[in-house]
Amino acid sequence: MQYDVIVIGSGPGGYICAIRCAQLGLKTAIIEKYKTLGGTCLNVGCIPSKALLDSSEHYHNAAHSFAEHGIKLENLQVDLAQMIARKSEVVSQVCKGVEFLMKKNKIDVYQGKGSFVDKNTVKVTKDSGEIEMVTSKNIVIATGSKPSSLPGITIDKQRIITSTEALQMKEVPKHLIVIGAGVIGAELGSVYARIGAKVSFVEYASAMIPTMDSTMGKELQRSMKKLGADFYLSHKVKTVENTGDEVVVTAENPKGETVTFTGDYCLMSVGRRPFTDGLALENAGLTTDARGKIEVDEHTLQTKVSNIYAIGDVIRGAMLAHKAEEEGVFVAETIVGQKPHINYSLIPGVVYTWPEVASVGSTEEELKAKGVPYKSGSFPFKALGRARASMDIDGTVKVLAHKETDEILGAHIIGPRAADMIAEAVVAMEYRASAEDISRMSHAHPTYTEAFKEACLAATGNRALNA
Ligand SMILES: Cc1cc2nc3c(=O)[nH]c(=O)nc-3n(C[C@H](O)[C@H](O)[C@H](O)COP(=O)(O)OP(=O)(O)OC[C@H]3O[C@@H](n4cnc5c(N)ncnc54)[C@H](O)[C@@H]3O)c2cc1C
Ligand SMILES: NC(=O)c1ccc[n+]([C@@H]2O[C@H](COP(=O)([O-])OP(=O)(O)OC[C@H]3O[C@@H](n4cnc5c(N)ncnc54)[C@H](O)[C@@H]3O)[C@@H](O)[C@H]2O)c1
Repeated sequence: MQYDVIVIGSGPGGYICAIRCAQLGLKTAIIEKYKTLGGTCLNVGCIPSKALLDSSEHYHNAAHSFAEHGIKLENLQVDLAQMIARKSEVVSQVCKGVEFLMKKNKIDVYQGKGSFVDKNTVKVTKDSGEIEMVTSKNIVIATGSKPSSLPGITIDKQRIITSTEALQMKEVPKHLIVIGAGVIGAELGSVYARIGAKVSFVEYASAMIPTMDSTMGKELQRSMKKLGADFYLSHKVKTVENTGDEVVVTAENPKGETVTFTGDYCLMSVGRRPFTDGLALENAGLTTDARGKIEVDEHTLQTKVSNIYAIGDVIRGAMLAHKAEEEGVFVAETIVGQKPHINYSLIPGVVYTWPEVASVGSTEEELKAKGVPYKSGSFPFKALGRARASMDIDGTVKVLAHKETDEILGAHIIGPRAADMIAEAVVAMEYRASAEDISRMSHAHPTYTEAFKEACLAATGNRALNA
């Protein structure tokens, strides 16, 4: 079969790219090695983790705040098997949704592992061993990423696990040792801390979520401590061993001493690596860089072989579903000769803990390092009527604006519904709004978004109206 576009990989980058290609009139096929479509995000990433985050948060609230709301419960219990079953049902629904979208857009789906034969031909090897050849004018590599580990540490998927296994546990860990207090560690660590596990974070950096604005990490650590989590920051993990019923972790503490942690499970969440295994890139004249990423042209996302594009986790940049989606649309529109644009500096980052953390633009540390003159305005959720009503008073909004022009340069929110609130900052910054612009716009009362308005007001140097 001859196509205009073949997409390899059906994650949010790949399936969105295929849909946009089909919408633009291109004859399109998608190849996926797994039986279900949707990639990491739908199967073992964004969606299942959010399903468990929501279930565990409901339990936590039932146990800790319902009584104050005047709701009495007796015999409250965690039914982990049901939590996992509900998560699997959600995953199944969203994956079927992608299957439906492929049919609706008349995209041919090939189930099997794709590997290059040459720059226009891909061999699809099905699970049965059957082989099919497909050819295309353009090929988009959207093969995503896999969890990484540390040198000498083998993930056995029994006691030394990744996010994938943590999404299908058969028991609540007694003591979960989380290596890496980044996004996955924070999210899945909170799931199990909320439903009764002792959680210890062993993190190399001096703060959790270290790539975000430092205020966010400090506040998140404070709220995670309320869940009973322990933090071992500035600790370099050396070994992890499964001893049968236990897992033993050794790390070097800031004094250079070796410390040992014993738990029943160890979650390795030290980042993800681009996945290109089995693609036979060399047959198409392609290689990866030293970090395993496929190199692309910054302006077109073309690889060095001009009819082959790459998007999502397999290339440089944030490993985020919405970034992959933007790139999928970008490539489809580029192929038909349009001139699309992605504003990489305004891709928001969210951690779905509770309180949630959401960020867009520059951090305070980045502005300092670049010598950009800035001013900062903050507003705590505890001063907000809406937050008092819901008992969600932890967290703050921090707005960074240019000292002279007042343009908003960064927005960092930790608090209730921060994930949704950040969209206002993205729109404001895309239109290059000033902090004063936002502070003069009406925000419905009582809403959490008033905190963003108040933080903007504080950034302008005016006094907050509600604190
Ligand atoms: C636990 C977890 C939670 C996450 N939560 C979020 C979140 O809340 N928000 C967010 O933005 N991001 C989140 N992410 C990150 C997000 O999942 C990824 O950024 C996103 O899935 C990347 O999309 P992609 O299309 O590049 O690749 P992927 O989603 O990884 O999809 C790649 C697909 O390609 C297939 N494939 C690979 N090689 C071949 C081959 N040779 N032939 C055929 N098929 C192949 C794979 O099987 C896979 O289905 C999370 C990740 C994890 C692990
Ligand atoms: N909500 C979301 O958007 C979301 C959720 C989950 C995953 N993801 C994506 O998945 C990717 C992987 O997530 P992740 O949490 O594994 O990576 P991450 O990069 O967020 O965090 C990894 C953490 O491990 C630490 N670390 C590295 N080496 C270490 C060592 N030797 N000892 C101790 N700690 C060490 C790092 O300092 C860092 O804090 C991320 O890029 C993220 O964007 C996104």
